[in-house]
Amino acid sequence: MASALADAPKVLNGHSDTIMSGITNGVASASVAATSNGNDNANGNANDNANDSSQQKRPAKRQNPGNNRAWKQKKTKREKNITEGSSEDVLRLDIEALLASRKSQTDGQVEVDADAEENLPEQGTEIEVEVMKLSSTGDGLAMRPGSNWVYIVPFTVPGDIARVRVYRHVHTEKQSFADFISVVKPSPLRDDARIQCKYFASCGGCQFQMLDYSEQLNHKKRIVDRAFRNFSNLAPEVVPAINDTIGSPLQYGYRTKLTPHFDGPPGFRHNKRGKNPRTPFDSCPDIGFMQKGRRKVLDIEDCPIGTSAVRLGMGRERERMHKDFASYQRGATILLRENTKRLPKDSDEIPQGELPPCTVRVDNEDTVDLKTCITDSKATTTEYIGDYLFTNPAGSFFQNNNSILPKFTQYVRERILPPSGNIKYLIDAYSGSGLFTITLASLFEHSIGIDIAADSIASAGRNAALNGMGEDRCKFIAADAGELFKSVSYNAEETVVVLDPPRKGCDDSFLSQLRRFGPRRVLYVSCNVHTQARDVGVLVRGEGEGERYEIESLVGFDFFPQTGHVEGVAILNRVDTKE
Ligand SMILES: C[S@@+](CC[C@H](N)C(=O)[O-])C[C@H]1O[C@@H](n2cnc3c(N)ncnc32)[C@H](O)[C@@H]1O
Repeated sequence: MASALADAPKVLNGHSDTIMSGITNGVASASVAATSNGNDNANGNANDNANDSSQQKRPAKRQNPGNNRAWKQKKTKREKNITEGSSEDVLRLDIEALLASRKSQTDGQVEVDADAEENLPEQGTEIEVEVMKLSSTGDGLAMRPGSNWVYIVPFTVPGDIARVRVYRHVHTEKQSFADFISVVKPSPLRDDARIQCKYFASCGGCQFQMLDYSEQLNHKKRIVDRAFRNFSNLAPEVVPAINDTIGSPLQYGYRTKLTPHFDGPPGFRHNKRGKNPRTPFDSCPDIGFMQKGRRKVLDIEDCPIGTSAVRLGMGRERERMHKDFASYQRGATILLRENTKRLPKDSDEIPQGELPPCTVRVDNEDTVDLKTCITDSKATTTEYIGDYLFTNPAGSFFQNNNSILPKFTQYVRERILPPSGNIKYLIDAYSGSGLFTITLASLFEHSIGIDIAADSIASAGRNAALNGMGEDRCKFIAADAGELFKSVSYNAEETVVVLDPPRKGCDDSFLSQLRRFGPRRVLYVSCNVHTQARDVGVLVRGEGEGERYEIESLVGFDFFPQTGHVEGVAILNRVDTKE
């Protein structure tokens, strides 16, 4: 499982310990690696009254000064590496399925506008559309009567009649992208009283605040289902029915990490190339998340999906930036990460009167947690999952919905062992700082975790010790996951593997080696169910040398409520066991 923040941004500047991401020369560099964490690849548009759908207004024109070319969302390096399961692929297949279902519903008699292209609204014009379906990208797929042209509209749900502004036609795909302007007639699924953020439908971080939570979970089940239909390349009969999505205990206030950012002053791109002398900001820049569909930061004062400590930290950092902006010459990303100090109830360290600034107190049965917000990416953060304790450099990857982790790790623990067989060993591939190795180690004689990030592996070793596990119980290797198979001495018959790769999934070489090793059971966790489905397809088809697997179960976990993201868990068993 991952968020796009899996790759820790690179540090730091000596200019301010609160600013991170590609910073050089003591000056914060241009932001901003858009990330897939359900918040950071945010986009959107200004919206003064997001709690009333009829009032949801967007600016009259796309803000694209001096440039009429349609702007296409820039992909992160990570997204470019995804060759299958990209959002373009996902959208294309969802649109094909929508058109096919319309055709079958009308016995192939869908009235198609033969002149659709000639009748297309000019880019920039406003039209009314009916939303037919939610894509797995989180966008509404909308149509106009008598036409088979599809309009991709964010912040809408099936059944909405929406006013939208078309901004880009993709003639080869018979589709157009449009900005959401307002709801003309709301879908029964929509209730804008549910929206808790004034930036909703402006900021691109959340897509679903208008939806009932149970409907969000249903949609995420459909995302997993479609991913396995479209990307696994498996016959439907070998893919089991998807289990109901497991919800997050917190649907707001859950994110333990946020990374708002700001762009550099005008001309900063030239400055980046060293062509012009650097010019400082003459006023505080907008600090927040990307607007939907625009390469522009939306100024955001508060983000209600952040935890209380992170929200307080956001306020504090904004205040600091309003004083310090003149000392920055480039854009940067601000790290906000929750840190927990757990103290016995009778500890003298628990403040008696007022809490220190930006501190949140949480009372547990026997302990008190004091939660603060850390901004130095090298500082160590601590968090608890039940009684397990994890430390990490604040800038390194760790799951960022703590509220769901006890449920999630318990789910994995209850299912990691196959129903029969003598299993002694665990391999935790893409282990990060040891989440699975440590929460599962007591079930095994020995465990190995491997991760390419040396700082995460250093944390994993420390975390194992903090949780009472010595090297006799587990070891961690800092290397590419494929290196594992050169040194592993476990008997495959007695071994299970957890996989939790980044969004791009596993590479072919890793999957081939895994199949040749042939562990009894594989539990595959992923923040990108499309690449997960692709990789599971490889293991299940079992072409060429190595073992073949069958799918026992598939489920989504809702690590990112209000957003279109879902974490998939696939459990696979080796076929033709060697017993
Ligand atoms: C989604 S995170 C999972 C981390 C951990 N399982 C957890 O839940 O905290 C993916 C991890 O894959 C690691 N990674 C990325 N590419 C890798 C590779 N080629 N080999 C090994 N690890 C890799 C990243 O450093 C990151 O820690």
